[in-house]
Amino acid sequence: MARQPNLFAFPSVDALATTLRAYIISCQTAGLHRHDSFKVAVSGGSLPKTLAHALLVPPSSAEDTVKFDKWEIFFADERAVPLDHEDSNYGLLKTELLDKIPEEMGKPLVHPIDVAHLDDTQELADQYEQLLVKSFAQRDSVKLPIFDLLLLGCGPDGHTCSLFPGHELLRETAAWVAPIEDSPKPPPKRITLTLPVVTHGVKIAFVATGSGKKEILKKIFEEGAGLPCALVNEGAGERCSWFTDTAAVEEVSFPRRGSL
Ligand SMILES: O=C(O)[C@H](O)[C@@H](O)[C@H](O)[C@H](O)COP(=O)(O)O
Repeated sequence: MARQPNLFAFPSVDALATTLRAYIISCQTAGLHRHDSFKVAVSGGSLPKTLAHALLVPPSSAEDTVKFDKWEIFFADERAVPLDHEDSNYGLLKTELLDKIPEEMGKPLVHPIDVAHLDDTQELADQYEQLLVKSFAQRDSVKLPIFDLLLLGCGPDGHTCSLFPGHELLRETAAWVAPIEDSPKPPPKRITLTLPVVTHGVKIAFVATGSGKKEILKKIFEEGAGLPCALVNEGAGERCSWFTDTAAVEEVSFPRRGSL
């Protein structure tokens, strides 16, 4: 049973945000202990808004402090568009979270894509991989970058990052960051962390809320079916935690937890 992911279900997004905050802060503490910074990868969708909800409230104690000046934020996936484009995950994070961080909470170091390479997604991916190589260089002889935390969403089809069901990218084992030119969800051109990088994170957290997720969550937890989110569950086991609301897990019989 030790290899199973954790499934947390909360009655409201408010309750979810409180526990998600405590979880993120425990990952932050571990990251600071390991290398005096907190290396996080984030995806798009509704996640940045939920993060703002969880993180931008005053701390209840010294231990409860979000130390944004120690954060290094990377993108789990990004669309090949300018940073101020409405499809940009960076743009979304900026509007929903970064621009709202009060000065006294500190400023994270954020790593957007290099927009000089928007016309060449292979180069865009390679450049982002080089950024990871530099950033994770001190990490002994590791063959993969090990994020302290990856914060991910789950699409209604079971995709996560820009790893889509049945796509050949799911079999990528060499690259850390890969291009995709035929994303079934627009826009088609993107880059994404690959499955080995995602599953090697110290911790991986999914945030999935609302009744629109109930069918796919049932499938992920009860059938697996090779869905990208299920592959992350299988690869990461107990290092993976799902933060959901009751509407999203209504049909899931997998054992749930209410607290960390
Ligand atoms: O580029 C994408 O396709 C999104 O970033 C995607 O990975 C997102 O995280 C999920 O679709 C969940 O989206 P919601 O959180 O909005 O349900």
